[in-house]
Amino acid sequence: MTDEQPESARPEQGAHPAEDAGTATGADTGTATGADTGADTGTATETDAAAEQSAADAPLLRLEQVTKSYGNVAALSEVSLDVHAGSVSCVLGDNGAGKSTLIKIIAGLHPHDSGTYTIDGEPARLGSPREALDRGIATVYQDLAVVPLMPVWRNFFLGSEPRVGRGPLRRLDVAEMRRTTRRALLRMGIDLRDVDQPIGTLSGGERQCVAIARAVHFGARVLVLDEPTAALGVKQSGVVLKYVAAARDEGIGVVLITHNPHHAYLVGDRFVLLKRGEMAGSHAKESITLDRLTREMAGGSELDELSHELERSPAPPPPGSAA
Ligand SMILES: Nc1ncnc2c1ncn2[C@@H]1O[C@H](COP(=O)(O)OP(=O)(O)OP(=O)(O)O)[C@@H](O)[C@H]1O
Repeated sequence: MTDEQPESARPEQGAHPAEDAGTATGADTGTATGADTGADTGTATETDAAAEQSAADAPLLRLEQVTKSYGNVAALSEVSLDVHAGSVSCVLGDNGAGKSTLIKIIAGLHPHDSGTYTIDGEPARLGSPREALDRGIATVYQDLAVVPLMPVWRNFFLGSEPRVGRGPLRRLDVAEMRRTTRRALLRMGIDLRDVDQPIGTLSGGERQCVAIARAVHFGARVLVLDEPTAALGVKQSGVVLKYVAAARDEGIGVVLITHNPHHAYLVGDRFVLLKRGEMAGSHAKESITLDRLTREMAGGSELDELSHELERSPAPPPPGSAA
């Protein structure tokens, strides 16, 4: 994995800092070449360190000025979004804002018409959701695509079931799936009573949590969540947001699609607002309050207009009273 390369390269570079190289080489050989080598190594080390730093700062995924139309309908127009490791980027928008279209582009379901989509700094044009998954981009859709009557562990491994035995004795490794599901859920802090229960018997929030844990277990680096709290009550929404935060703390770059600014603000690090396919704002958490985010989301002046329209008209004077 690309992430691991700098990690494994670091100790080697760290073992040859400029002074060490200079001293060791000088002591060993007593030649000027040794000192020169030390200086060269120093420059190289600094350059490498700078390159490593900028690689660490680079977003896992970046959309720049991305545009997408369906025939005459402009679903997205020049939308930009950065997703960094260990942080949550929220995309907020009302119905028809273009949220699903954005997800489909990120997940490899639809190609974008113009603009750039880069993954790990390289331009990408994903041909299918499978390709997105192979690049570590997992999407959890609202309907969750589970088989309700199958146990939790079976759904957890759906499509990636481990097997044991050979030839005609080859079969699903049920014990391993049960064990791993339990462990993967616990790792995210999810303590299900029973992984044997049909997934359809879990609450909507619990199903979302299982889907998040599944994506983390199968190595997602970017996790796209399509309105995970849309159909949930206050308490369950809180639980799901807790696991969004847990995924973030595992170093995953999360894209949280929502129309709820309160939920976004609880876990988000940056917020992109979409309105009729266009970017209506992009803010880091430090630069916006929840109040302002809510007003921007609701369309501040439109809300003022609405509240004006909804004001009660003054009651008519009682009959017979002097006007
Ligand atoms: N396959 C399609 N063909 C034609 N128009 C489409 C298609 N998919 C989406 N649109 C249009 O593109 C615009 C953005 O739709 P999109 O589904 O991305 O918005 P959304 O923010 O996800 O909305 P919602 O929250 O209601 O699902 C809408 O005007 C929609 O009607």
